[in-house]
Amino acid sequence: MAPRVPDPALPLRPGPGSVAEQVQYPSPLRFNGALDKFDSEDTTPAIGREFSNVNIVDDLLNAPNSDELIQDLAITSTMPPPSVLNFTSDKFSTVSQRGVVFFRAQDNLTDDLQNEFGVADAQVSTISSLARKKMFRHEKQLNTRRYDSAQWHSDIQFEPAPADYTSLRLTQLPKTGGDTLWASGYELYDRFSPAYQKFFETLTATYSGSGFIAAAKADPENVKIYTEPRGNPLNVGEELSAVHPVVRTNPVTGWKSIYAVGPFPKQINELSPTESEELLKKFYNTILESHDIQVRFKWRNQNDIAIWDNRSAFHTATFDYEGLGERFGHRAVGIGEKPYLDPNSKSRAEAFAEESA
Ligand SMILES: O=C(O)CCC(=O)C(=O)O
Ligand SMILES: [Fe+2]
Repeated sequence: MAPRVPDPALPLRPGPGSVAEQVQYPSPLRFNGALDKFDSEDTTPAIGREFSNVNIVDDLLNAPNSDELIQDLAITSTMPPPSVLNFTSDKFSTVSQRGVVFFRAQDNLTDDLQNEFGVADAQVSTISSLARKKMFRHEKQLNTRRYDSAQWHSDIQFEPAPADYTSLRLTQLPKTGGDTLWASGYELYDRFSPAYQKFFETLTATYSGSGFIAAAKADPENVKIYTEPRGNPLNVGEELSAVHPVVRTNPVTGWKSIYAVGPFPKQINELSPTESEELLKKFYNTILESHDIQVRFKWRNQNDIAIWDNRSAFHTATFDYEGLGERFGHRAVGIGEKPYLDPNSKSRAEAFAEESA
């Protein structure tokens, strides 16, 4: 999704410290209001927005003000609704604010256009229920993986420059089932007390894609790790491991999100192994226990598409459609910036409190 961040075009603002040590952080983007003419519904107060009558190709990509529209859309995926949080929606932008946005039945959206629309420099890959069974068949034999549950995660966190936006379009749907769920990382951060929040901001975690390394080892013929640069010169080699902050700032909204959730964060570096495990569990369980920070999307039509911001939202698939037909989709994963915590950034709740003051 254009604009890319960090981007020389974005205004930078100085962080704390002496001039010599100063790190420049991106300033959040602002909505330009271009999307306001389209009908949309906030799926829940915390996360999600569905656009009912937008054709991505005709109304956004081929519109004369396409850049403006897409910039607003980028911001949207990160945001909560005015009605609940009492702010004016034209101040900020949509995917980054709402966490995830949905469009129905985009039948004229090709892979190339999905790529152009969703995420610049992205690779379109596929998700397939059949291929998944094949890839993890060794684990099934070992009975180490349950097939009916997926894990909450954010895409490719093990990369030094992990995903910003992912778009997923389903082209083949089971009769029912196979819903996808998203949860808000902004809201997860805001559920903790200021004392805990401050503590979390001192932490980093090691994020590792060891599951992929194990899958490649178990089946070297069919599963290979691509070791050339993967969308960014930082993302190379077969190590699939990176250190990122536990709390990161979304460059588009400027809001803080807890980021250490799911199978990739293995260890919080500043804590003992037991403490690390407990805290990672606490983050994960807070999502599980809080259905009000989640949204569940039912794929209804071929070419329904979801676009989300992996920096501030987590997602999980649902494997409940055995015997109900195959499920197939095209996904484009964009490579974002190296995660950072801007010490001057705000939580979403703080930003809204200030807006309404
Ligand atoms: O299949 C799904 O519902 C989600 C798959 C997923 O995690 C992804 O596309 O990144
Ligand atoms: Fe994913």
